[in-house]
Amino acid sequence: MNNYHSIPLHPNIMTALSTTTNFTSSPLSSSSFRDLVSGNFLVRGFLHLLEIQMVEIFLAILVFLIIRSLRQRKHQGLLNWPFVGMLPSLILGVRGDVYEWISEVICRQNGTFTFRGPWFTNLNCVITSDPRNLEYLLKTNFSNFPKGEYFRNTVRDLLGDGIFNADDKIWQRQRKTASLEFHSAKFRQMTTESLLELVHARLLLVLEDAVNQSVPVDLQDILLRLTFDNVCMIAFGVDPGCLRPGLPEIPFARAFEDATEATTLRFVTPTLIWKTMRFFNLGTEGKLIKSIEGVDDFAQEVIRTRKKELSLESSDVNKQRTDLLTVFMGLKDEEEQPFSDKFLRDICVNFILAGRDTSSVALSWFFWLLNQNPEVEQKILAEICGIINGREDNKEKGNDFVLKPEEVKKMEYLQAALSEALRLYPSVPVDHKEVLEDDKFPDGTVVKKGTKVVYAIYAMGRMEEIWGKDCREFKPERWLNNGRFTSESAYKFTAFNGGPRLCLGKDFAYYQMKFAAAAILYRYRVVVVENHPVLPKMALTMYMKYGLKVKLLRRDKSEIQNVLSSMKN
Ligand code: HEM
Repeated sequence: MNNYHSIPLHPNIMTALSTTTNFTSSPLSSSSFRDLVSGNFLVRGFLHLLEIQMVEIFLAILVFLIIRSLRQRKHQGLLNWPFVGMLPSLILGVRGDVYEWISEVICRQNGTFTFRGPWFTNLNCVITSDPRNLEYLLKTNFSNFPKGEYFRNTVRDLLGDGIFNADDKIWQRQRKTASLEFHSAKFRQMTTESLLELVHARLLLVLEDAVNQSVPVDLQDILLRLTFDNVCMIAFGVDPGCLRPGLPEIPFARAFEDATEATTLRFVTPTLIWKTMRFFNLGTEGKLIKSIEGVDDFAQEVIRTRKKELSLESSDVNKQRTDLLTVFMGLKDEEEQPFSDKFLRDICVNFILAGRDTSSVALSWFFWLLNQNPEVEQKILAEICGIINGREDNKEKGNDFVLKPEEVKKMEYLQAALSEALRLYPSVPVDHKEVLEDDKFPDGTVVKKGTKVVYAIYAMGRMEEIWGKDCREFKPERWLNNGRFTSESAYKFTAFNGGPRLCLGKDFAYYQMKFAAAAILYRYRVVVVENHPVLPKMALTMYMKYGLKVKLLRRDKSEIQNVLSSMKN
């Protein structure tokens, strides 16, 4: 036997072999003979042996992999199990808040670690929050870190070739045109007017209604409706009407929401599985196909109507309209041909995705933080009162006051408070790039071609190395220098991304958030309903999982008078 085995044998193997030996040394019974003739007995014995050896080999491999995982833990901070990778650490560690978990691990690992997902999934990636690495991948070696094929293939059904999903020339062309548009005076005027209309003729009416009825409202839902209507006006030049009284469900908004959710799910589903589901029109993939149809129907109808309007010779619409759709309709592609309807649809859908939720979730976290920091709320109120008080015309000082663009710009404390909210709760908590060619980060991490790199924006706001010991406190003052707002490097404060792909809507987003926040705060105290759970949702945008249930209390004149007189003292 030892000829065959150089290691001591398992007792089960000994039994199996001795059974075989006994059989050969004893006279053959008729049934054993039949077994032997048919080969069953020998085959069974052989298979049994093989089975036992397989178990041994499997156990040996398992032990080897566990030892290897324990060794890797030293370098990567987490246990890397066979088959399931680091998923158990993620599941055990997360306890409801994946962003906090990433922050903890990344702080232990000095800013960068490699996450290994289960085998055959797409979850392997390098996660970093080191500002030096961010500057390198977002700016210094920008061309080596595109969005990449994996991202593009995952979101293509919804986003097509729009700015969010494009690299290289297709991205450059859209970026250049949209950037010119975003910085034009005509565009600024259009966005200011549409926001004014939405806040004063819609938002405040909905809130006033809730005050009169004395019912709590989900402020996050209301703000999401506000920014959805606003960005549709910017992209399509059409108001879908989500923020109308009664808060109706709008099919286009519903379809957009469903399509985004189902697309996000693809990032945690093995590619082969979601592609098979798509092929058979199953589950979330079936829902995705349907919701994309809803988005496309809406887009096609708007494009068709706009083309008709623009073709009417008497129409002056071309000169009046400054929405992105009309601007891109007036341009030509590289072959001097007008852009296809599909490409026009992609451009608009991408802008809606970019500007739809980011400002509203930031405002939701901002109002929640104010609830816990009433002294900050008082300072913002003082800033608003200071502006109104400084007006020359007494008529403009009433409760129905409307902030002017130059006044919004002057509100530096409010800008600091919003930046502080975005530092702690960035609307895009993690973002990602792909490595084009083998490279090395400034912190020494080697990244191979095809690696996915995730930059943990949420974790960055909680790093002592970047923001100091008080990094978890809400302190707008850290953004002020002699009372003036001072911006931070985009590679430390990455809420708006950085480098050539810096958020195109950043200035507008600040304007929008300041305008809406000031209009609400001047009129109402926003009180979060007691025991309402506030947790981030696991999604590409940092929604509050259960919304933000608040009670609105009308501020009375005496409160404003108190603020004003305390300012005089
Ligand atoms: C608080 C509000 C906002 C935040 C925190 C924010 C954040 C970001 C971030 C992190 C990116 C990079 C995404 C990526 O490349 O993966 C981005 C890109 C972009 N954002 Fe914003 N955004 C905000 C509001 C807006 C608004 C209101 C608009 C438009 C109306 C907008 C338009 C865009 C566009 C077009 C891009 C793509 C830029 C490019 O790839 O070249 N954003 N934004």
